[in-house]
Amino acid sequence: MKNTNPTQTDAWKKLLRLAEKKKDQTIKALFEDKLRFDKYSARFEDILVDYSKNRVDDEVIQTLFELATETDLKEAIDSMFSGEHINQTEDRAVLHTALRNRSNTPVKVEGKDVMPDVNAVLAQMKEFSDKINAGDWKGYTGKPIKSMVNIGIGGSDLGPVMVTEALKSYQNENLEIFFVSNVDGTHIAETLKKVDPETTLFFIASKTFTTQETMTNAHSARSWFLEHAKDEAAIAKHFVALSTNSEAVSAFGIDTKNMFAFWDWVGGRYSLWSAIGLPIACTIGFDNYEKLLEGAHAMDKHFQSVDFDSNIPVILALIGLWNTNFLGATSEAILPYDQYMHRFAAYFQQGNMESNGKYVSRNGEKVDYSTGPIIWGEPGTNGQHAFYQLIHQGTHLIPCDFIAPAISHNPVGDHHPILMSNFFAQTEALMNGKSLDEVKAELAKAGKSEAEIEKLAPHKVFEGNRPTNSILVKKVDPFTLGALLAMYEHKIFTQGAIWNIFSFDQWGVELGKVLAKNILPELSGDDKVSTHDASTNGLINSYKAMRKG
Ligand SMILES: O=P(O)(O)OC[C@H]1O[C@H](O)[C@H](O)[C@@H](O)[C@@H]1O
Repeated sequence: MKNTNPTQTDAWKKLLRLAEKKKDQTIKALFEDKLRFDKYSARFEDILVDYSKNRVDDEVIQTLFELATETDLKEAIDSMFSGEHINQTEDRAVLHTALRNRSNTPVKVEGKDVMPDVNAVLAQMKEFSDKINAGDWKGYTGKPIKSMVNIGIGGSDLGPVMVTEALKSYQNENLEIFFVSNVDGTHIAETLKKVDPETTLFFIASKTFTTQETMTNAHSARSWFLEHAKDEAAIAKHFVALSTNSEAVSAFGIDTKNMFAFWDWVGGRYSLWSAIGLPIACTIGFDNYEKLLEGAHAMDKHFQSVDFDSNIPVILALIGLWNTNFLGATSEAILPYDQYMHRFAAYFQQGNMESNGKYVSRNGEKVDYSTGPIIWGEPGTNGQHAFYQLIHQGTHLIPCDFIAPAISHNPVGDHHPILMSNFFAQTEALMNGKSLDEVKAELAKAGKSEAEIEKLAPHKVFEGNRPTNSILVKKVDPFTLGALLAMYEHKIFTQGAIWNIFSFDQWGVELGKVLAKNILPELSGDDKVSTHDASTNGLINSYKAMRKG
């Protein structure tokens, strides 16, 4: 991967000039071009991506493509897919794409094709998930598994929880799945109240198998289980490990024949395609899990082979970059109009913010431009009644992705048309806004006096011109979800490549973890703590006093 400061490219400098020159341009006015929707929307399988409601015109878009070319994006994409160690600070390849490489073409890491190992674990996952689904995997008293508990955090939690929720309508009705991530004892305690040790399977999901939260929860689950089963031999029927660390798995007491492996070239936040996806395969069946992989693979091929001007992840990345670096946006909202997708924004909070939340460039210097935005969001229409006020009339520019299915899994009465009317209305309102004249005319029509109109009107004006993408899918099915996830992953990759940062490490989460380990022993005993700053000492000592008193 080249090491280019994007701000030094001709394209970046031109984009700065264009942003200034076009600052009064409105999206509404850009729609005088009757072909705008056709030009600025793209289809991929059952997905339509409409990016026409952005503050971009042909000149801006072309210059953004030039930026991608000048920063050697194509070379970066090829480096990732070909297994180069692009995660340089951890000296690792980045190959989640190999996990879903349904074409099965060789993918080499240090000269060795990884596909045989990938396929072997997939075969192991199929065999296991088929048994769970058929009720053939029996617990220590001979009963089939009914409940599954995934114990993991971060990438070992968010992917499986998001996908099993998004594809809930594909779930085997004889099985329930729970997720325990938080080290707060409440999470495991409340979950264990709902399950029966005789019919529960625990997935201990941790790439490293050293994560404090996961190991603490796993040990509590193990103790709870043994209180009931009273026989260590029963663990083999109720605990499986999803990990890269076989030594730590054995040390925990899980037989490595019940371990599903993956490799250091799978980043935690990109791991739902690996053994970490086993709870997904067990919940929705292996065939559906395979379709998820197929959808992602189809998007991988698109990203790898299609020219930038029709490459959906590249286009979305460049528009996001325009909003961030040239229009001043600092966050992006992801707003799925699909209740099943309620964890989608949370999932890409990690995907995006852990990947591109970096202020150090690939040459080790502090960047002087913005990198990854803050990602947030909730499903529509709930968000509308909570935070859309700020999106419509606040002082921040919040570019939004609206995502919705044309066909609902639950066609109850007229719910879906009502939901969709809101989906369409929001992006229209955010673009067009409502002018002072329109507001005044409306108030006059409602019989308000001149004085009332003058007083009220400014509060009811919507400036509009707020950028959105609309992503309309036929149905949220496994293939489409897989493609959507890969689309966002590659958007993140593209932005990281252009921002010249390392998107596949996460050193920023380390410091807090280390300090917590130092503090833990200080919390026991009555001694006053004085090793920290006054605030931290004061807090710790107050905590101790509160527990005594
Ligand atoms: O899977 P694990 O090794 O337990 O890691 C779980 C999570 O912990 C870390 O703090 C990382 O920031 C995440 O990227 C990772 O997904």
